Amino acid sequence: MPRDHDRDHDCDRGHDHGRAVGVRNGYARTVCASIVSVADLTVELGGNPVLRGMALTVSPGEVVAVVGPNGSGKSTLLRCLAGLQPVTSGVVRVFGEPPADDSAFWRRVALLNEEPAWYPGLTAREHLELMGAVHAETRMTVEAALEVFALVERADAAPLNLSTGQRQRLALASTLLRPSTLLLLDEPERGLDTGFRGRLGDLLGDYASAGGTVVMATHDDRLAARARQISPSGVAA
Ligand SMILES: Nc1ncnc2c1ncn2[C@@H]1O[C@H](COP(=O)(O)OP(=O)(O)OP(=O)(O)O)[C@@H](O)[C@H]1O
Repeated sequence: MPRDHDRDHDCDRGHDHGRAVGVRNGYARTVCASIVSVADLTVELGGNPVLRGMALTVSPGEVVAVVGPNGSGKSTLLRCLAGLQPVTSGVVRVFGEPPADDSAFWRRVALLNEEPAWYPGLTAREHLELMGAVHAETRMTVEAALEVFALVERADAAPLNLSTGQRQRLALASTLLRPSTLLLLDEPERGLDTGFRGRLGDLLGDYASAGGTVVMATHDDRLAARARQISPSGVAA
């Protein structure tokens, strides 16, 4: 789980998005006023404007659902926040900095968009173990992740031998097992049954209650209803 200690250091002092909130152990604590800050964002793809002058601010501990019809720009926005989509104009800040596809950024940000590339020959459990092995601390143990994501009985199966929903649960387990303070999720409900979609809503609520921040694109009305809803134009939906 994200700890206060981590949050205290998620923003460097000296950036104007941070504010000192007190003194502890002789050091002024600074917390982010916003985790995500987008202003006047325009993205053109293939010569067509997909996002037009969008504004968005996301505070620590918020769950934000980007909602809208197919093709409205939800995935494009998430890709901008992940630093994977060059912007045409405007400003995108994540933790007070332009998102950069580098290790410092990905230590704090966990992204789930397309289906991950599964390693041939590794089981579901081994995929989670691999994720655990590359991070000094994880948010949960592999066994806990298998329990939470209802994969215990299929733990020794290769991902490609899982059902679509089971593979999505494995992808989510991987994303939520690793440490992060910002989750960027593109249609996390994809392939999940109704019961597990409700469970996912609980898990994202727990993540935010522990100080994490979630921005997701979703077509699931119930998942969206538990979040602050915005459209890719940036207005409340
Ligand atoms: N590489 C590209 N080149 C040109 N246009 C693109 C490209 N990628 C996406 N688009 C277009 O940009 C628009 C926004 O796409 P985007 O994937 O962000 O929509 P979305 O809201 O996530 O849709 P969905 O609900 O179907 O996932 C669409 O009209 C899409 O056709």
